Amino acid sequence: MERSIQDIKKIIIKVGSTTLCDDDGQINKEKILKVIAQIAKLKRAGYTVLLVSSGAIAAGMGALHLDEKPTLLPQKQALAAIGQARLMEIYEELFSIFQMRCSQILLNHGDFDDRKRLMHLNLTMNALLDYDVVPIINENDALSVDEIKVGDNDTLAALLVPVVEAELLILVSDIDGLYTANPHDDPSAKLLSYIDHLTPKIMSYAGDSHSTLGTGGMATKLKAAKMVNDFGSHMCIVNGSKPDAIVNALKDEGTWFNGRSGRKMKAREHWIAYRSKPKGKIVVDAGCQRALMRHTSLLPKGIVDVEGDFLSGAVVDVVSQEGELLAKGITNYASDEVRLIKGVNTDQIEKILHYKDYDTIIHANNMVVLEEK
Ligand SMILES: Nc1ncnc2c1ncn2[C@@H]1O[C@H](COP(=O)(O)OP(=O)(O)O)[C@@H](O)[C@H]1O
Ligand SMILES: N[C@@H](CCC(=O)OP(=O)(O)O)C(=O)O
Repeated sequence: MERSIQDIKKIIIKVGSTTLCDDDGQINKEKILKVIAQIAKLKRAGYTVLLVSSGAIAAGMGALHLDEKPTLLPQKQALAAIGQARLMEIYEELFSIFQMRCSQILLNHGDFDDRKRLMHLNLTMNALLDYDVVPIINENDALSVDEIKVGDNDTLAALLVPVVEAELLILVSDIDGLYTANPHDDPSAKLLSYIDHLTPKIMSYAGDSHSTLGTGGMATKLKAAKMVNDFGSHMCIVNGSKPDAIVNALKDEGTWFNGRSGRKMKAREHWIAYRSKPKGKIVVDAGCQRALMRHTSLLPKGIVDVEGDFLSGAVVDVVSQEGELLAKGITNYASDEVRLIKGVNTDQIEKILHYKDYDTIIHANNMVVLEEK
């Protein structure tokens, strides 16, 4: 199938640790230079480019001459703090060879969850791009703990796509693209060059990383593809060790995930579905579940339980009684209020609460049904 590249202006390139390092985990400047040379080519061809770069922990390991990634969080965070500075020093030096300037942005999930911080992120990114400076983004690993971290840079790069309205995300890895199984385990696995639509079958091809450096393997890359395609943008996985693979993503290199057949969510829907962090759960019965699939609003009648404490205006998960995630949405009522009115008809809300600001718990316009069943 033909790759539709006509509308592509802004490209996010994500390079994994395996692409930036030798097999022994040491940062390899030659490899980084090859990536930057391709960024220069793309910029000369008129594309706007942003870079999401892993490698901070690997660079920190190199600095301290460690052979193995530590398992404990504070050690990993310390290595990221040491390595991130070294990584940026290398980028500064190598970007200047091509008369390009770069900058550092470190992010956590909280920066995407909070709409005000998200707005500032967008403004800063635009200002950097106006100055013709390439933003280099990584997770703020030194300060990231469970509640606020993204966890891997495939996801971080995908979260950035709607923020900067990139039309293409290129994931640069140590493998030619998506195979029907992990080729390190199954030599008969076949490379797929074009994915028109991400089906559960294709999602099932993803296995773990075989390297101790990489985070997430193919699973995080396919989840990233889903997020990117649902925004209507394209994604491509290429092998960083092949000459000009990044530039050739626009031709025939690697695996292309077509964004034209995705759900084309609006920025707000995409924020609800992927970038916001749910503050609680609303459990619904089977009848309500069927109604939600027809994109109706969530009414108190179908609610059987509420988990967590949240205020009105929070994003919450809507789950079935079996625990399956059905939808995410912005709730009109706080958790304590929903507990009082769950299971009742809408006309009883006022009697129970002594006020009624809304008929719906979540209005259909503020809800994203995650998968069509
Ligand atoms: N179906 C698959 N196709 C290709 N690679 C796969 C598949 N399943 C698992 N993998 C693994 O994913 C690895 C790439 O992910 P990862 O090691 O996290 O690299 P990166 O540092 O680029 O993020 C491959 O080297 C391979 O071992
Ligand atoms: N933020 C971490 C890398 C996390 C990550 O996703 O790594 P990778 O799978 O190599 O892209 C770092 O800079 O070491």
